Amino acid sequence: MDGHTAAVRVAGLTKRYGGGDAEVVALDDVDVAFERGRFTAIMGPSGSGKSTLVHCAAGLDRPSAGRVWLGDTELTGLPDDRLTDLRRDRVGFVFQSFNLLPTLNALENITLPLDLAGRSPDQETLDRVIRTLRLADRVRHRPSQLSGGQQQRVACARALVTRPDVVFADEPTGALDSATSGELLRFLRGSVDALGQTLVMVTHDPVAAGYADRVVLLADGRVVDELRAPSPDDVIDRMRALERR
Ligand SMILES: Nc1ncnc2c1ncn2[C@@H]1O[C@H](COP(=O)(O)OP(=O)(O)OP(=O)(O)O)[C@@H](O)[C@H]1O
Repeated sequence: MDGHTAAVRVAGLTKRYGGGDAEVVALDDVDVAFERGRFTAIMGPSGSGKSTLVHCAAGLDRPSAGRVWLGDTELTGLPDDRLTDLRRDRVGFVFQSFNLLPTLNALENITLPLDLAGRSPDQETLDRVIRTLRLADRVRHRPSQLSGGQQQRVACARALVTRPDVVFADEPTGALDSATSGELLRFLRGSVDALGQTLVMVTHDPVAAGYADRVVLLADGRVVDELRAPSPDDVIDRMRALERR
């Protein structure tokens, strides 16, 4: 794929932890591009480097070697303050633990990244995100007054409302039951189809990966395979093959 059509691209990405005998190579010379306006899932056995890949691609962590681009902007080598601004302005995050601020209500949590950036919300985008995620009657509630599924929808709304170049979701359905998880995945899929959002999601769940346009499979810190528009059964077959390696 032409690098310019990628929302995010990494080349030769290597991440080592520790040193000497204790050295762990979490990522080993990874080349991958995440297409704009597409939903990509990252899967692989435990310890295969999924979270490390997302953290390096999102500028949350620095690689030991290799390069990372967000659109045409190279992240590698940027000073910390530029990286922080860039993450705030152009990247959205959703984590397994919803990471909402308990003292703020849902609406305040959703608009927090905009407030921090000194930007006022684009009312149309805000309304659309809130409507799409079916949060309109919950915006004055605090996180403790919301169910897990509702809290994760607030976290998704917070990630989407800045219209970031890319949303990285690390196990977003990990703490949800299967019905709530299905609902959240339909919203995430909807954000790609209706808003043209680029989405990259780490998951262990083949059903969740079945919502993606493409699944990138990691093993031992390397990209070993990929699937286009897979069914959950396709994903299960490939994951079994990987775990037998
Ligand atoms: N801060 C760290 N210090 C040392 N080793 C680390 C650190 N973070 C990750 N690792 C190691 O790097 C490797 C890749 O970890 P990573 O968390 O990226 O894998 P993962 O595929 O996301 O795993 P899981 O599915 O279990 O969350 C593992 O061997 C892990 O132990």
